[in-house]
Amino acid sequence: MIYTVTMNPSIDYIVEVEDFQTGILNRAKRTEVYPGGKGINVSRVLNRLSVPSTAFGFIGGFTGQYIETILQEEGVQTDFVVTEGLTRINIKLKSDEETEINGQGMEICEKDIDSFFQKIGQLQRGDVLVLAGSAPRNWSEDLYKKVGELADERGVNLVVDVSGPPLAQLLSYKPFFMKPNHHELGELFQREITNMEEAITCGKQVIEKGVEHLVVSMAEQGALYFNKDGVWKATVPKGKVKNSVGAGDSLVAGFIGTFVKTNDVLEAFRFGVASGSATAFSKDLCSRDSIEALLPKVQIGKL
Ligand SMILES: Nc1ncnc2c1ncn2[C@@H]1O[C@H](COP(=O)(O)OP(=O)(O)OP(=O)(O)O)[C@@H](O)[C@H]1O
Ligand SMILES: O=P(O)(O)OC[C@@]1(O)O[C@H](CO)[C@@H](O)[C@@H]1O
Repeated sequence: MIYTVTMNPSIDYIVEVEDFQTGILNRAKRTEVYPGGKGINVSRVLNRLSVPSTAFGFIGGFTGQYIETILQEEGVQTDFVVTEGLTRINIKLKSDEETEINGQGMEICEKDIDSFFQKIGQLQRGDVLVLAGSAPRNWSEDLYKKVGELADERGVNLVVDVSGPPLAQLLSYKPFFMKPNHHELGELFQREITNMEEAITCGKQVIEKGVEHLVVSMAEQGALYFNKDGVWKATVPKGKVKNSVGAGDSLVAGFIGTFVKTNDVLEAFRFGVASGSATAFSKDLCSRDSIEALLPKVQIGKL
């Protein structure tokens, strides 16, 4: 079974404004609301691929309730810890450029943290645990360590899509799959990555540290897949970008969803990249049809 963890979910409030300007009243041309947060996006895309998953994490208030209602209506199984705070609202402003303002999120009390770990403690050998996105304000580094330790002890396949110090910390638990973008990969090595060659050098070092499968995404420039047998590059389809929010999460869902069905890593890589691009070219997250339409446009070659 696949479990996703969104420790800091959000409602994504999409606001489209023509010619946005600061310091004046702007009127929106279009507004939309979606359940958000990286793990939740992974669960929503998996569901579109007919791969079941359970969404874990913390929700609170009317915004949290909205997320749970929509996920359940879509058929995503949920097992959130309900807290006393209010789930954040993240603003995704679309004008000539995309601008995002993400809230800080709630603080989580000890009792709710314990309830969360009780759920993680019940996972079984071979389950997949996708840990994605930022953490609650008062989440200490020790708690990431605890997730890593529990996954390790229980033989759970850990999938990591986090950034900053937690990425380095979780690396020591030898995740089954990691998907940094090239900026996040650079952060891990305290350097800037500007091209494929630099990404390849750093990606190989991540595999040497014991990660089983690594995808480094570089938006429209392409993506790299690494395992102990080598490095592969995927071309990314060309198209008009409507929404890059959730493109990385869609890649994770497409990869994991295909891998659990087929056990074929290169097919999983191809499907993952097509899923990321299908989301980039859609208003919301990708659909199965939009992914399948792009599959022939993703070429994979061994480097
Ligand atoms: N401009 C684009 N054109 C085509 N595909 C894209 C574009 N941007 C993103 N993608 C697709 O989405 C995947 C993930 O994108 P990206 O490298 O931006 O990840 P990310 O930074 O984790 O994304 P996110 O915006 O969700 O945080 C890419 O591998 C690609 O398949
Ligand atoms: O603040 P975080 O947790 O880093 O990211 C949250 C977020 O930007 O990530 C998703 C897209 O990947 C959105 O649905 C959501 O608003």
